[in-house]
Amino acid sequence: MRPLQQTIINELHVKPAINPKEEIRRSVDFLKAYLKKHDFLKTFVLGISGGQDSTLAGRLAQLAMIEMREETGDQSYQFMAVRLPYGRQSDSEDAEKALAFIAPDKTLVVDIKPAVEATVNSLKYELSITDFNKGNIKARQRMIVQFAIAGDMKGAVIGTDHAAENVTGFFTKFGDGAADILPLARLNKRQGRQLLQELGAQPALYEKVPTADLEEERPLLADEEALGVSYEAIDDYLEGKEVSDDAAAVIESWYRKTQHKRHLPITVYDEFWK
Ligand SMILES: NC(=O)c1ccc[n+]([C@@H]2O[C@H](COP(=O)([O-])OP(=O)(O)OC[C@H]3O[C@@H](n4cnc5c(N)ncnc54)[C@H](O)[C@@H]3O)[C@@H](O)[C@H]2O)c1
Ligand SMILES: Nc1ncnc2c1ncn2[C@@H]1O[C@H](COP(=O)(O)O)[C@@H](O)[C@H]1O
Ligand SMILES: O=P(O)(O)OP(=O)(O)O
Ligand SMILES: [Mg+2]
Repeated sequence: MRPLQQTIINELHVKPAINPKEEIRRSVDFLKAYLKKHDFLKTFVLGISGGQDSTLAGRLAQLAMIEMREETGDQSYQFMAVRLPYGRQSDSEDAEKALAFIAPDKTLVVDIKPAVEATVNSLKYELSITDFNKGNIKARQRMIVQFAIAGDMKGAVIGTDHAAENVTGFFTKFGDGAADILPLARLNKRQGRQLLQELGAQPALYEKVPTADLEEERPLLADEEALGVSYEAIDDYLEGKEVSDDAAAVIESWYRKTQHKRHLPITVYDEFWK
């Protein structure tokens, strides 16, 4: 195995193979343990896009809340799913399918377009915000809405970041990268799929092409196209398997470029970037 590959696997805690039932239990128990330790927290909040990751994290959060209500008798424990379209979401039927599977206690729909447009317009005399940069503003606006809901509902924001996104830094810093608790950290993309299969999700929910769908000029752009490497290769790499030199070079280049995203803001005491 490549030396950096082993370092990354250790850092991200990825197992070469998983028992999906055990990993579901581990994530649900982790979410519940956090609530039990912080008994002022009553709500989990998560944006549901219709993609694999938020479908899985949403169902795990809902299962945690069902068990919390049963175990404590406290009926105020609840999971709040949030649809966060930018105007009209072209694949909104996928988000509805995901919600039907998750069966959340509550659902809210918030259109982020007015707030995003207001930000872009407020800068237009000074700067011309690119479509790519605007995509990151959308991700950060989704973060703002989720934290606003959490702030009003004794809530914590669930994040969907997992090892295959984390290794490439494929998230918006302080956008979808900002959350309170990450039940999918340690899993790669195919392991997340295995958990959804074990949970009885219909194939459409885990076969959907992963997309951040942040750019207007390239709608529904597949993550794999943006990254220049397949999730199959990223998953193999994270499981310690052989991958082509080209794939390893792309993964390791993303990893190095995005070191700053896997750390808290840098201070004089930090050494990782040197
Ligand atoms: N599938 C997903 O989960 C997902 C979600 C959102 C975005 N994306 C993708 O993730 C990427 C996000 O774009 P991005 O990474 O250009 O934007 P970003 O905003 O996440 O990160 C760039 C910002 O980080 C800071 N920065 C950059 N280099 C730094 C360094 N060395 N040290 C300290 N700070 C530094 C700067 O403020 C810079 O504006 C895009 O490719 C987007 O399409 C993927
Ligand atoms: N359209 C969306 N509605 C609600 N939540 C969304 C939407 N798009 C993204 N999200 C949230 O952000 C994360 C990251 O998405 P990526 O596809 O990985 O970029 C996603 O899991 C949702 O929680
Ligand atoms: O984060 P999601 O739910 O949008 O999943 P994906 O990354 O597969 O689009
Ligand atoms: Mg997505």
